[in-house]
Amino acid sequence: MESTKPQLALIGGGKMGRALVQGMIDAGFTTADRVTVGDRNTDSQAWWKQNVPQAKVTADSKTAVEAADVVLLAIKPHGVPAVVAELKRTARKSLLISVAAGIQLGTLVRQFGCSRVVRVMPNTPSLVGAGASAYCCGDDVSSEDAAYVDGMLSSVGKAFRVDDKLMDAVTGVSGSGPAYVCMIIEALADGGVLSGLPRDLAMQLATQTVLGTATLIQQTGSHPAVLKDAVASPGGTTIAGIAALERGGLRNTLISAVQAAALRGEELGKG
Ligand SMILES: NC(=O)C1=CN([C@@H]2O[C@H](COP(=O)(O)OP(=O)(O)OC[C@H]3O[C@@H](n4cnc5c(N)ncnc54)[C@H](O)[C@@H]3O)[C@@H](O)[C@H]2O)C=CC1
Ligand SMILES: O=C(O)[C@@H]1CCC=N1
Repeated sequence: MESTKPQLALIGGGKMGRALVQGMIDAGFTTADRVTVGDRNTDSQAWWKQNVPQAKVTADSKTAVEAADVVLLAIKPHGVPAVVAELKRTARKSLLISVAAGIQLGTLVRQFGCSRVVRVMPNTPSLVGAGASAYCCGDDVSSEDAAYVDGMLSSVGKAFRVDDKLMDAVTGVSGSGPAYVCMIIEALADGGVLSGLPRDLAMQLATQTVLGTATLIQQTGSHPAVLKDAVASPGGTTIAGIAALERGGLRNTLISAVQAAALRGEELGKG
């Protein structure tokens, strides 16, 4: 990679593409004038023109990748084969990155016909610099390329290099995880409203509690079970709540949710 800020082509400027690239721009990892977005949807094009006016926007993905050092594919998994077939001749000179759930590294390498390919599983908190991403690299990805990808993902959160065989499990935990956490926050707030709190206050308390607890775990390095026990007094309020959670199967349900998402990722990879 010659420049510290290479030309980036984002193919598919939807929810995940926006979260990643907007996050990267906000973090100063790249600048909007080095970004070209290729998206065939006019609403998506309009969003980029309005929100990131310095980025180039085009309906023609081939044009978008022509001058790109890095091509970031953020289209739905089922659309990947057709888009790769369309772009592979033009894009083969570039570092190729896919965030599509389920599409294995080996499949991407076969479809592109080259191994300078990185498979990434990011998540939407990347938009606010709090993402959790994992990535795996094809055989022709240089250490410089890998450092670029690690830097890109680290600019919007935490990045972990893993083996491709772990990527569907990663998808189940952190790729899909923001949806589960949103449901947990929503349900905590609903419980607050049921118990008499105004909605806005309940939502703020629930959100801050999830954020604060996650920060506490990260900053102290304590096991969650230890921090849980520290909240639960004998005969107190928390153990009454915990007993209700165990009756409802919270932990088993979350374990099953992660496994279901990981299995769905495997299915998507089979086409
Ligand atoms: N949404 C999420 O939280 C996450 C999504 N992903 C992956 O990111 C990818 C994109 O997902 P989302 O952003 O949620 O979907 P999305 O539907 O919001 O965005 C996809 C974008 O691709 C565009 N597009 C479709 N076909 C195209 C083509 N042939 N050429 C150019 N643009 C085209 C669409 O117009 C749309 O703007 C998926 O593969 C998904 O598995 C990965 C991690 C998390
Ligand atoms: O639901 C999906 O398929 C995507 C992949 C990971 C998160 N959202």
